Amino acid sequence: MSDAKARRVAVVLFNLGAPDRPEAIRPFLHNLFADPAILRVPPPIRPLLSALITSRRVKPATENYMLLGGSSPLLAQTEAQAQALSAVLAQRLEDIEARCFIAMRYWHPRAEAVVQDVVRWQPDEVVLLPLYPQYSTTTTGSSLTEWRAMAAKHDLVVRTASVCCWYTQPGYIASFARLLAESLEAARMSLPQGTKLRVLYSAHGLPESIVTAGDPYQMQVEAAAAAMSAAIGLDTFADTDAVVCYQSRATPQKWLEPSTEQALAAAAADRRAVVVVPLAFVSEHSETLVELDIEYRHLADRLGLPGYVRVPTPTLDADFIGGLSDLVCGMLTDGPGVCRDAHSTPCGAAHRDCPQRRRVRA
Ligand SMILES: C=CC1=C(C)c2cc3[nH]c(cc4nc(cc5[nH]c(cc1n2)c(C)c5CCC(=O)O)C(CCC(=O)O)=C4C)c(C)c3C=C
Ligand SMILES: [Fe+2]
Ligand SMILES: [Fe+2]
Repeated sequence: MSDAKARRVAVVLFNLGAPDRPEAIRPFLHNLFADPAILRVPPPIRPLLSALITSRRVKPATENYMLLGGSSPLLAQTEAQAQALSAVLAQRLEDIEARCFIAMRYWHPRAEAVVQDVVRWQPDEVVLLPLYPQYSTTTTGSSLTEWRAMAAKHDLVVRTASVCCWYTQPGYIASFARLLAESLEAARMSLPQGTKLRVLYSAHGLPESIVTAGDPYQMQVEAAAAAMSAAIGLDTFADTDAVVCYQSRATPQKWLEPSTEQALAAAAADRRAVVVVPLAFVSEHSETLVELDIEYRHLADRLGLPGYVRVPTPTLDADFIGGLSDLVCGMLTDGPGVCRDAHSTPCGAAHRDCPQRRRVRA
């Protein structure tokens, strides 16, 4: 007897992409700074400015990636997440065969090749799931724009639903909240009694001008931080407060503040140990393993902070992967209806182009 499932759903997981070997660092950075969603300058000057910024970034980026053995673990981590999500979906969906694909924005596997893999697999529908909890035009927006262009180019004409943002998705919040609570507990056990603590919700930054132009990312970062604080009952701890800050400044413009460096200096002045939550990242890569675990830890030492603990990203945590499966199921034509509204909180009036408001595209 055949066990073929009635319907095929392709789930496409999006992330930034990263160099897989030292020689890939320059072309990866070139792809990133050539993206008009990232570098918002008039077209005539983009190639020149992009080449200039890429050249300046190659050396520090190479130093960072060499600390990780010359490449980023981002793709391997995303592959493991895809496998875990496939396993959960296989259990949850009786008549649907769900297959996960990965599309990276600035390094392989790139959207053009992945669209063709999806076309060959002949799905009945496609669910696009960016692995960015908070929507930004620079990340989710850019990935979905590229996907749509490639889908049109290669005739992927099938019902496609996009998850926009999921910054208060219960599995994501529960997972980070538990990891945060464990880290707070470990910090309290290891530090001298009476040491005050500060939770630093450290998100990847953005140029301020992009937020002013209507990007909802900062609002969503703040809402996610508030949801995590509420989940652990932070306001009931007399010895702990919380601050949102922004890391990874990568261009000369003014970026969102306070920067994570500024927040560390403020914590030092207030004699507080910090517990850092990388809430905009859901797996490990250069921004967590190098910037948070090496650079900012050294800075914290130099500043004389009483303690520095970094909360791990959810990666394969069961609550988190379960949350991703809820998002997928919520987008299916006649799914189990576990999470019908992935947009559990509105993404902001400024987010006019929210794909979730137009869930289904022919
Ligand atoms: C989580 C959301 C992210 C936003 C928003 C974002 C915006 C953004 N990024 C750059 C420039 C760089 N980002 C780099 C690495 C990087 N960025 C994100 C995520 C967001 N970026 C991730 C997950 C990673 C890690 C990739 C990896 O190493 O695995 C880099 C490369 C590393 C480095 O040189 O520091 C650059 C450059 C800009 C300019 C920007 C918004 C305008
Ligand atoms: Fe980035
Ligand atoms: Fe949205």
